[in-house]
Amino acid sequence: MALLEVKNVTKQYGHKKVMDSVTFNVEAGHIVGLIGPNGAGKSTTMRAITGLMSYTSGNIQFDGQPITFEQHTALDKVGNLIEYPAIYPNLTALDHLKLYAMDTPSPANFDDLMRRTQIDGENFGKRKAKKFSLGMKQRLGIAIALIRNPKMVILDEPMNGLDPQSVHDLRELIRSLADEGVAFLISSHLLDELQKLVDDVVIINDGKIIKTSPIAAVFEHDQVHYQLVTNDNILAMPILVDQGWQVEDENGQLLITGPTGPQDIITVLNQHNLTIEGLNTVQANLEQSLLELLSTNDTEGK
Ligand SMILES: Nc1ncnc2c1ncn2[C@@H]1O[C@H](COP(=O)(O)OP(=O)(O)OP(=O)(O)O)[C@@H](O)[C@H]1O
Repeated sequence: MALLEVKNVTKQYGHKKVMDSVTFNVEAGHIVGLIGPNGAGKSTTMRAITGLMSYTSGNIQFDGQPITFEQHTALDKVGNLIEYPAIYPNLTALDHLKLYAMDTPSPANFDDLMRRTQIDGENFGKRKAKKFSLGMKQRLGIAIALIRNPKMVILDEPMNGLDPQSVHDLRELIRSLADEGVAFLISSHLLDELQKLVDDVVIINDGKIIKTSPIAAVFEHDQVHYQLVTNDNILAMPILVDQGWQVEDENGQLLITGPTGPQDIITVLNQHNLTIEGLNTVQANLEQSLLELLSTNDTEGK
């Protein structure tokens, strides 16, 4: 049984279904990205899972126990950071951890938590929260989400307001916790960052799940592209086309999609005495794949 099971959950506001039979699982130790355009239903889904909101039908189970607006003992083992954390300006980071740990019989070790979330680094532990930057508040929010040694953590846009180094550190923290068995459900608009982190994706659009799959499978139908510049692109183009590659001229660079790898491109150009001035692989990109999926979905829906 998966750690989190969301089955046919529908949430209706009046006649509008903002969650329409939403179904997906999160396994222990997996990092799952919940992605979709603005207004797709990501926050609503996270709010339903964390018992913050009632839902119209369907069911949600965590660790075999139901989660509803009224019933959420199972949530003792779920940490979350949804929107902004409740932070009190006159308390220090350490005060916050003590406060949030008050009703927890065996909270995480505060020093360990502050070290892992890098709150201790510049003595933030002793500084009042009113002096914190947005990034610092975000780190404190994540530390609070971890205070109960959760089995799963739900993070809505956790990278907002963080500088690139902090995003990198957060990624490392999430990965190390996942290696210890903690599951994560994360939404983010920073798809490049999410792509580096998640094991699985759940793609939602207009309240409906349009894909759930391992991240690698999102790219499996994407062909690899190469960007090429030669000393004579006009000559190179038909030579490559003859060999079965699709070639487009994009502002002086040839964008190549084809049956075989770069070694064959190099060989055939060498045979024609063409000089390669640049050859790069264009990585598969979650943002592009998401846009393609959404456009296919739109067409199918019509
Ligand atoms: N209280 C509410 N009453 C009516 N409609 C609502 C309410 N809360 C959310 N919605 C609608 O539900 C839909 C989903 O909103 P939600 O905030 O879950 O989307 P999201 O995917 O998190 O978007 P974003 O990326 O912009 O945060 C939107 O159309 C929103 O307008």
